[in-house]
Amino acid sequence: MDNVFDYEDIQLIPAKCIVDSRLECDTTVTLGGHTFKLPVVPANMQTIIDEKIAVYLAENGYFYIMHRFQPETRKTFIRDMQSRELIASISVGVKPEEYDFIIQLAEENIVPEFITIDIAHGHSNAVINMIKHIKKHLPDSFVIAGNVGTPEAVRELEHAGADATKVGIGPGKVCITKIKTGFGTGGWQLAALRWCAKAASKPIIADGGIRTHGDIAKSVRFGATMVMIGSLFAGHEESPGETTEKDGKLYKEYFGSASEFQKGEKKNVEGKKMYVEHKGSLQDTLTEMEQDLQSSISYAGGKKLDSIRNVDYVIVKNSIFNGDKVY
Ligand SMILES: NC(=O)C1=CN([C@@H]2O[C@H](COP(=O)(O)OP(=O)(O)OC[C@H]3O[C@@H](n4cnc5c(N)ncnc54)[C@H](OP(=O)(O)O)[C@@H]3O)[C@@H](O)[C@H]2O)C=CC1
Ligand SMILES: Nc1nc2c(ncn2[C@@H]2O[C@H](COP(=O)(O)O)[C@@H](O)[C@H]2O)c(=O)[nH]1
Repeated sequence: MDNVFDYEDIQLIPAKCIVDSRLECDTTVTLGGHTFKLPVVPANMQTIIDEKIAVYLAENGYFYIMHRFQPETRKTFIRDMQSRELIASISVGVKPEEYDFIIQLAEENIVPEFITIDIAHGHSNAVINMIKHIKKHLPDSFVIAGNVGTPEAVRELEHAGADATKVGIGPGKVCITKIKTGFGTGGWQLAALRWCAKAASKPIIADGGIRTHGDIAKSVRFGATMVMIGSLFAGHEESPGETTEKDGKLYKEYFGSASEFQKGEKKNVEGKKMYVEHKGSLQDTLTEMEQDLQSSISYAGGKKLDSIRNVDYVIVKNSIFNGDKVY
């Protein structure tokens, strides 16, 4: 692999503007036959999304993926969402009980619009078999499979029937996979995304490592249809993580899905817990993301998200931040 880079090493090059106002720029994206306001999905983690946030996002035209860490609630969740005429988008793992769960859904004719297979090392027979199992029993569900970090993996999962793949092994803010195992796309997630996108024939979701709103545009430039984000969505009033106060300031917890806090035991731990500053309402962040992305589209010289996909870019030595803090 040559030309390895990450988000902070890239700047997109502006093209002539064709709009009179950024309001003319359209940030919507279509995935699985549904159109969403933003190419962004909050991470399917327990400190990022819960039922209330899922309802809010779905009602307001945003994509969401519910986490899989309260498995017994999933059937009711799907029914509740669909009875409100909202999309149902859930996560599953690959253990034997998850196979039974899919069969139960099929037998009771409960068909979620989206099912995400959420495991750490998605380039595996475990995921390939689960894709085939879902496609056999719930052929109308759109299957997102991951996580992976190579073109071979993308091709194999697509070949098994995945409708989209999720790319990112270890770039996450609360991830310690790269430190504990020596493997992953941490530090070169954007280059890995480009590498995978070149091999993909179906949508890719870039997952992890987004630290600024500009990184969303960069992900789109390098082949993402959708971008999964954890840390930037942690710390809102609505976020499920616990709130704590220190020196008069409010913080919220954000922990990894493979952390000891999530697992309840110290076994195969590949995630940590951190505290992020309390930062107001979720809608404020979504609105700011939309405005920033509208601005990105205008700099790309277009009116639609797709215009970002063709812009030129430069690799900036020693990072674009020039020593500045992100925020
Ligand atoms: N995107 C990322 O970089 C990462 C994300 N995570 C997140 O953490 C959560 C837990 O993930 P995960 O541990 O996969 O889920 P599970 O604990 O549900 O494990 C899924 C299955 O895969 C097996 N498994 C897990 N990792 C490996 C591996 N490296 N090689 C072979 N088999 C493996 C497990 O067995 P056994 O445990 O016995 O090995 C288990 O049978 C998920 O939400 C995942 O997205 C975790 C790490 C990295
Ligand atoms: N290696 C680990 N990765 C994890 C864990 N829990 C979640 N994740 C991944 O991180 C992203 C979010 O990244 P962020 O940079 O936006 O915060 C999430 O979608 C997962 O793919 C974990 O315990 N270990």
